Amino acid sequence: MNKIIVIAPSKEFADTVRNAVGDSFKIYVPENDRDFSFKETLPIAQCEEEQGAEVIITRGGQATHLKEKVNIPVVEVKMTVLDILRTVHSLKTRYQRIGLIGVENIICDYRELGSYIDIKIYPVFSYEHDLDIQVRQAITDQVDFIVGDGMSVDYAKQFGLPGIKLMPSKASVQEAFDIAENLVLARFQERKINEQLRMILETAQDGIFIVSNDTQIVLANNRALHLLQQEHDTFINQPIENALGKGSELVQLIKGEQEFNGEIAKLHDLIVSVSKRTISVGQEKIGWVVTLQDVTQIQKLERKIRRQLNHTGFLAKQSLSDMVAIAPNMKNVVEKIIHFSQTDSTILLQGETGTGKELVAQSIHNQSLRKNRPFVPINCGALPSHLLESELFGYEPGAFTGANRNGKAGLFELAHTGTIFLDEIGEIPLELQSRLLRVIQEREIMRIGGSSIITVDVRIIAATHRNLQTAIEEGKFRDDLYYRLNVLNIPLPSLRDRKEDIPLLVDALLDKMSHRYKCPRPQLPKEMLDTFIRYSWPGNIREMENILERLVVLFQAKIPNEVIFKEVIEELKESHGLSKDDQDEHTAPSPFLEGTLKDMETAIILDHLERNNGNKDLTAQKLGISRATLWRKLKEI
Ligand SMILES: Nc1ncnc2c1ncn2[C@@H]1O[C@H](COP(=O)(O)OP(=O)(O)OP(=O)(O)O)[C@@H](O)[C@H]1O
Repeated sequence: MNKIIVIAPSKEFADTVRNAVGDSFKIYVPENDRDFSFKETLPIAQCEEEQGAEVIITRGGQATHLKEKVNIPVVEVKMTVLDILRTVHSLKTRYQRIGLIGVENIICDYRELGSYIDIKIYPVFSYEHDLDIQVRQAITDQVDFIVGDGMSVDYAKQFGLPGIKLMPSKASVQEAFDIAENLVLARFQERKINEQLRMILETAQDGIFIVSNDTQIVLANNRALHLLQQEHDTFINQPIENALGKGSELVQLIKGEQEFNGEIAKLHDLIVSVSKRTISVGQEKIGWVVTLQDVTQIQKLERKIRRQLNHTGFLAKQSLSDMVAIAPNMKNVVEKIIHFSQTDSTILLQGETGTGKELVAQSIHNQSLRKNRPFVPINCGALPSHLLESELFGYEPGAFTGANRNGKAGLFELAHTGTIFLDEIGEIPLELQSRLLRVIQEREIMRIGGSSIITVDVRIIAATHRNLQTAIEEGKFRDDLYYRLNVLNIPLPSLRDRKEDIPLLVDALLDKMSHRYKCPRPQLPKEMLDTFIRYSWPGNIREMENILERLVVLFQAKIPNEVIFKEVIEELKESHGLSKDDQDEHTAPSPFLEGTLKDMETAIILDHLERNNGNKDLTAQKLGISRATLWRKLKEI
């Protein structure tokens, strides 16, 4: 392919060019003695441009004409003053009155030239309008020989005026070729960079488009066109409001001056995450780049992972948002959950039965980077030693009588890349403790009856209601295992040590139960709440959950509410959980523990709002309820 082509307006020019640079390039030359007309050169130039020519070399009027008509650079072979002087000088002895005629870029610097040498000058600004006038003027001035560009000299000949066409020197031709070659190189570099950028744009997963300062769309990748359901030709160079619709959510979002990241917008039936960044050249802002990420896909993927985990049963269903925690000691627990979830260290949860150890373990998992991986719980106290061992570590085919003949993966293997929750770790038999210690140290297991080592990437959370220090002293628990498990530690307060949480817990658990049994929520009388607050809850939240479940079920039966309440209150009063002091009517109440459940809830919400300077998002987060629930509750106050 010819990247540089020459359009020689005349045969003489073609000869000059060949003389200067040889003929290893494509050159167009007029077939007869006449110079090329504009009508003849334009189709040549356009056709060459279409076929991939990158630079055209020509001269004079043709250069001026073609520069306006084609999109590729046109390099002009320039006449120098010296070229003109040399020609005029050689004619001086033979002719009396020499005239210089032609377009401005051929008879260069003609105004100054005329003051140094004795010649008449006839500038032609437009062949159509000036040429005839200037030739006639030369005849009137009794010019006897004319020097100039091809068209002008040809025209003058028709009036019997002899003349010679000005030809550039070799140096001028060579200079034009040098410029043309540099342009080809520069255009290649530019195309290379453009192509690299285009590939980046087109291989990006996100939709990307660029908007200019005057809100016109300048560029878009195919992904953006696809997400926006747009066609390239009707989208590019359009004002965004025309292309995307004036009131559209996306236009409202990107019209402002501010940059932003990850704002969510609805686009047809998709949900997209939109980001906007400013593009600047130096200090000058020239527009923005907008990126669109289809979150529908991410949500689908997340749902798929969740479904798969659900299928295996290894899914942590609960998270921080399920946890009521407004008592100061529970707030510390939440802080630890948030902080520890960002690490991979082993955690030991210690607390009485029913204090929420499993809820905490699930919350840590769901708060961590492993949240889309398995959460595998095992109650170490529920199985006899040999079964626990095969559950935890798995076995090879034929490892023992009664074993599955295909062998079985242990829970450590199934928890790979996720979290294993070893509940009731204090109950684990001594003979298994050393094996467990090795797994924790090496993160490697060997199946029962197996000989190969399996590496596992598992985060370990252990829990116990026992005092492990005492167990160590009694020789029932290995101290080295204890230290390995107790890297991070979360002691869970009993319910009697976090009474501020009781009203909200009752509220949340009644919601949960009435939802489970699809029935209306019972309203608890004040006396029952007072009893709940004074009761010592040896079974903690699980015990409360059971009592509230019983209430919700009994409410469905045809038994008067007062009878149900009385029965439960009596039961709690008789229970060893309600101490003599607790039963004393004069026990000093906490500021949050007065009035009805509603009053207590109101006091707690208002107290939190005040402590969070009225910030509702933060208040909802701290109270462990959604923003919508907080709004509802505030409206009811
Ligand atoms: N802070 C809390 N807010 C709301 N619900 C809670 C809270 N803590 C525990 N629960 C609920 O109480 C019940 C018992 O919690 P969980 O099973 O986590 O306790 P646990 O300490 O693991 O009990 P156990 O020692 O008996 O295994 C669960 O239904 C749990 O959702």
